[in-house]
Amino acid sequence: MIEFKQVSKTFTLGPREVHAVKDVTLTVDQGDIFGIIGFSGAGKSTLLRLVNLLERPTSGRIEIGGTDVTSLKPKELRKQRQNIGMIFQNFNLFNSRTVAGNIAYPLKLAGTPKAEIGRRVNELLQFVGLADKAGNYPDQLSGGQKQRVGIARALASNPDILICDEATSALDPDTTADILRLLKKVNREFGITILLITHEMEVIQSICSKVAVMENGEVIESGGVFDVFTDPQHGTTERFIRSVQQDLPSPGILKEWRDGGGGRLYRLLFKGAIANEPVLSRVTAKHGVTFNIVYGSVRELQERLFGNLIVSFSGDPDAVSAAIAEIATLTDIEEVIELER
Ligand SMILES: Nc1ncnc2c1ncn2[C@@H]1O[C@H](COP(=O)(O)OP(=O)(O)OP(=O)(O)O)[C@@H](O)[C@H]1O
Repeated sequence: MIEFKQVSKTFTLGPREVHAVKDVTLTVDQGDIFGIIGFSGAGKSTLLRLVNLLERPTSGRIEIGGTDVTSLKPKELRKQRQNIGMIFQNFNLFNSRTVAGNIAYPLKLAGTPKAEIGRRVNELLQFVGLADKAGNYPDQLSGGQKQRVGIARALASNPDILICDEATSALDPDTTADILRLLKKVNREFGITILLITHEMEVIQSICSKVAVMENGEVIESGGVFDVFTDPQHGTTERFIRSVQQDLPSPGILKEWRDGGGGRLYRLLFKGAIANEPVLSRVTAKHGVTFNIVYGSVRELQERLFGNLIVSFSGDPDAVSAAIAEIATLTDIEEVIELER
């Protein structure tokens, strides 16, 4: 478990103070895949550097497994660092060492016996699917393969925590998906807690169980990925979500609909089990109203269904109002007119 308790980090640049992280309180439970998302300059990297003890907080505490890591002595700090693996956007491999040499490096530093290093390196090469590349140099590998080496190296000393600093940002979409699958396997098979930072909502959507959104050094929203995606509380969070989920027809289509005399549009959100139920058809039939689905999607998030429908209703105005009122008791419904942006 990683706990940030009112953590702040301020850099002083001559007369200027930069509040990179401001009063962050956050708990990453053991076994979580926890994503921190934010635009450039939000403070994500600084927060990560605080966890892997490359920076000290200006105020507040960071506890890992109940230990206040900000007060550790140098020897204890070195030990704690071995418990935290890290992978990077630019892989940070040693070009002069082979793949096996890169993976062996942290074990050599820790004084692990040679035979044990050989055994562990082979095991890790198998795990990341690079058994045939042991003798290759990083320059002879693709970006995805380099990141696999990075992951193997980060796992070498059996850490409890893996920190990922924009680990897929330099990769194409297919390779990104491969690496994310591998990270999921790391989490599932070894129970390793993963803390990652990213500016890509796809990454959060595909592997994270929890998410925190950072802006100007602060955590402006955090929670389970399903809850945050289906009920964002902050405009910035909505912008990130919209980058992966288009929940409204484009303005051009909306205009066409209105110009063509289309009626009022409503957005319905269905979450979890209710997405399986025919709420719309049941309620409209009861009130003698008909509906037209103009736009919509049902997707799976964290193994739960999440539906988003844009519909229009026709029929007697009072019956339509009654149907909408009844739907509102069962799920979220909003008129689209206020949602156009
Ligand atoms: N060592 C430092 N000295 C001074 N200012 C710093 C230092 N490190 C970070 N900052 C500042 O702190 C703020 C947060 O930076 P940080 O790199 O943590 O953000 P980020 O969300 O990771 O952005 P990016 O994705 O661009 O790396 C920025 O204004 C940055 O300029």
